[in-house]
Amino acid sequence: MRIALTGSGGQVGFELRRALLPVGEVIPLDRGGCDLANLDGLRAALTAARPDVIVNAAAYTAVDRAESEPALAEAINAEAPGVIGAVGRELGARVVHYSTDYVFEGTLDRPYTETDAPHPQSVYGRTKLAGEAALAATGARHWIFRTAWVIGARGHNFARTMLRLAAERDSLRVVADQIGTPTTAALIADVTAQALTRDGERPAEDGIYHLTATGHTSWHGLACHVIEAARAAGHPIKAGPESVAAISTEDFPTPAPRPADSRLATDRLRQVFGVHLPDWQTALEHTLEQIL
Ligand SMILES: NC(=O)C1=CN([C@@H]2O[C@H](COP(=O)(O)OP(=O)(O)OC[C@H]3O[C@@H](n4cnc5c(N)ncnc54)[C@H](OP(=O)(O)O)[C@@H]3O)[C@@H](O)[C@H]2O)C=CC1
Ligand SMILES: Cc1cn([C@H]2C[C@H](O)[C@@H](COP(=O)(O)OP(=O)(O)O[C@H]3O[C@@H](C)C(=O)[C@@H](O)[C@H]3O)O2)c(=O)[nH]c1=O
Ligand SMILES: [Mg+2]
Repeated sequence: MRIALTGSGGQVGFELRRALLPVGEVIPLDRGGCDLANLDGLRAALTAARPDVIVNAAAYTAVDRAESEPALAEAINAEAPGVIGAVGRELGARVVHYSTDYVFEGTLDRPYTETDAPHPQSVYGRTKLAGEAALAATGARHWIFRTAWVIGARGHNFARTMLRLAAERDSLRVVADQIGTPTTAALIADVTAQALTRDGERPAEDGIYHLTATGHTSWHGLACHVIEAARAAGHPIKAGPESVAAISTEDFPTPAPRPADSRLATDRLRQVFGVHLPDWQTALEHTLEQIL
């Protein structure tokens, strides 16, 4: 099986390069050889790779910057998935794509299922939702894994930001009224690999699957958790968990609004693919050991 992997240098893409090794031959595509903002180039690079599966781990993920760069976010997040789907359709390749909890408004007071209506509050969320629709409209065989609060050992993520700030500053302020489920890049990659492996036996239905760890916390809870782990590992920390103030969203204004409660219900994924989803703290242990 030939697997073309876009965004191979990102958090999830990096883990996929490991997790997909026993699934098939991975053809990593990075921005240099395959720029998602260049739709003709994207089509040519994917076609030349002759894939049986296309895994798209590339995206425009800078949530606040997207508010002032909507055209670029639109090209990468909304239009490119349509091109990827069109190539998948032509080649008969399955497309695996990732989306986000930020397609939701965050006001439901229970975990969102795949059939709940999305209502994005930001350019990032709106363009990611448009990308889901563009891919589905191509008629390619596809799975869209909606995930959340991704934490990889490298790359840009909230956990690493908190560790850096806690080493630099005496105190931190972190919002406590936005909740969701931290999910490691490794878990996302491993579930993707298991889904593709199982696909040969019993093809799973196309469509959207929510893919997060279980349990939930706030950004404040997550900050305290990773800072505590760093202290326990003997890291020089200036701001311990006791120095992380729990603040409200209105006290931390950002260009892009975030959902208040973006928990995702993962029953569909577990039923269809037979995967076990660990709680977020257990999944994070391994990634935190790598970071620390
Ligand atoms: N990060 C998160 O918290 C969450 C992410 N997701 C989704 O999961 C998926 C993976 O995200 P994650 O791994 O965290 O993202 P990262 O930001 O870590 O990685 C994104 C990758 O996309 C690449 N990329 C960006 N622009 C282009 C472009 N124009 N052409 C080619 N490649 C490009 C980046 O390349 P380069 O390194 O060169 O910039 C990078 O390799 C995405 O679909 C994202 O929307 C969903 C929920 C939460
Ligand atoms: C740095 C910082 C952030 N915050 C707040 C801002 C925001 O409300 C929240 C999260 O901040 P970040 O900007 O790090 O996280 P953000 O970029 O919003 O993370 C999101 O990324 C995209 C790609 C997704 O798809 C989402 O699932 C989610 O992971 O924490 C603080 O309260 N204090 C701080 O010191
Ligand atoms: Mg961010």
